[in-house]
Amino acid sequence: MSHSAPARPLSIAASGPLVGTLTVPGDKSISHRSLMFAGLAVGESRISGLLEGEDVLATAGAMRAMGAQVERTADGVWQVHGVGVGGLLQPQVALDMGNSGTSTRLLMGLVASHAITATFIGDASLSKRPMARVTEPLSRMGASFTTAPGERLPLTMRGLCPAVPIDYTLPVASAQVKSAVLLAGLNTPGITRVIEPVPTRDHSERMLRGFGAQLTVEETPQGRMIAITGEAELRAQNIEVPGDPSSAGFWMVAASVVPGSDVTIRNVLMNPTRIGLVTALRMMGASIDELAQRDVGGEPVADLRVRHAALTAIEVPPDLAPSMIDEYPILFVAAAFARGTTVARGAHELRVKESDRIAAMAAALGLAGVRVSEHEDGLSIEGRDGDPLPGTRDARVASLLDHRIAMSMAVAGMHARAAVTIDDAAPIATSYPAFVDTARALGALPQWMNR
Ligand SMILES: O=C(O)C1=C[C@@H](OP(=O)(O)O)[C@@H](O)[C@H](O)C1
Ligand SMILES: C=C(OP(=O)(O)O)C(=O)O
Repeated sequence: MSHSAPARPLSIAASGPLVGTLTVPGDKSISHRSLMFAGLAVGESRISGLLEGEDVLATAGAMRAMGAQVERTADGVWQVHGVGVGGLLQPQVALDMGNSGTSTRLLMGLVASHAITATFIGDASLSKRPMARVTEPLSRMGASFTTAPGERLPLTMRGLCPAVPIDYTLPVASAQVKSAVLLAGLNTPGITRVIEPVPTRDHSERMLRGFGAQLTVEETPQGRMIAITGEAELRAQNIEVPGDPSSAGFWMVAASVVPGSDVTIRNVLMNPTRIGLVTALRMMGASIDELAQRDVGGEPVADLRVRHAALTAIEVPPDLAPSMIDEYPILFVAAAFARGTTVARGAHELRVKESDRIAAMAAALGLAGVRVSEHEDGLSIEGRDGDPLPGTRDARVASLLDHRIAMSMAVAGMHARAAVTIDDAAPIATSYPAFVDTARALGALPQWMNR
């Protein structure tokens, strides 16, 4: 599952308007959590619409290695027979997390309050990402760690049972850190509390409640306080995973920037902690209509109709960062076609994703002919007022094992004079295996190239 696989260059050039109706794969955050919570519940859960990307498959493999029965019964339909909270078994092999930060950090939370030892390994990208943000609170709860230098993978941890409940204020706006502590709290006697000064995606809270955990959320002067009562019992659930707004973001921007486009994206999760990109694009003048608003499994969902529109540069409000953190690369592409200079600051976290997304996008857009200046916490991008990008000509964008860089630059190619070529688009399979097929169905012409 790791990207030691051969590189797959992809080239894409303008091909006219994008038109059609599409569905995006299941939300990645909810897919990971569905497998983890179902794997800890008593009884058999059924999950439909699961994202079958490499990241989520890494979570499935790890839950299996720790005793849960996890089976795929049809396309996107999975059955999970859980071990019960406290029932995780000692894995007999190292847990291969591939490229997935969410799998790694959330599963570390689960292991922390079980009396088992687990080794986490990952690909070259994941092995560079910081884990101190989770080893620090989980150590306070009693877990112990041996890590590669700089608190990185490979990492071996020993959980403690019973673990010690803590009150923890997040030092960084991270749903992964919040979730790791709450998941450790599931099997910890007493009440574990997390305070988040800045709200981050709340799927763990919503779903844990749905599975029957005693979990409260309260607004305090310090921020949102989430309290979970430990030695919880989770009950099996039927889960319908809504479409991933992060994956939908590529089509929102593609349809906005390619002249003549008119695209409807069905069944998109519209959780307020996830739709910062929709807010930012609307500020830029995008035409995004929300149709058929409804509720799916306790989450708001809508179909989005997006039509081409002239975009105007904005100063991106830094407080949108947590609700569009994974969408900055594609927002930067939208900015490249806007009128005026877009400035995005306050997004330091982009430096520690699958790649350094600030540096990666500065380099990629620069190579494709866009004038960009890099800040420590963001980018300024001179928009081309609707003109196509020059393209990368004989050069190739470095995707740096980062699916979002590869997909964002593929979208940039859909309105470029010469092709945009990406050195390796294989990482797209971590979160959106059908991306290239969907691009073709909408009328784009992505081409796999020989190395
Ligand atoms: O909790 C989650 O499912 C995620 C949280 C975010 O990470 P951080 O918590 O590191 O911001 C996001 O970037 C990631 O894709 C998924
Ligand atoms: C940051 C991401 O994922 P993860 O942290 O799970 O690797 C992402 O999907 O953009």
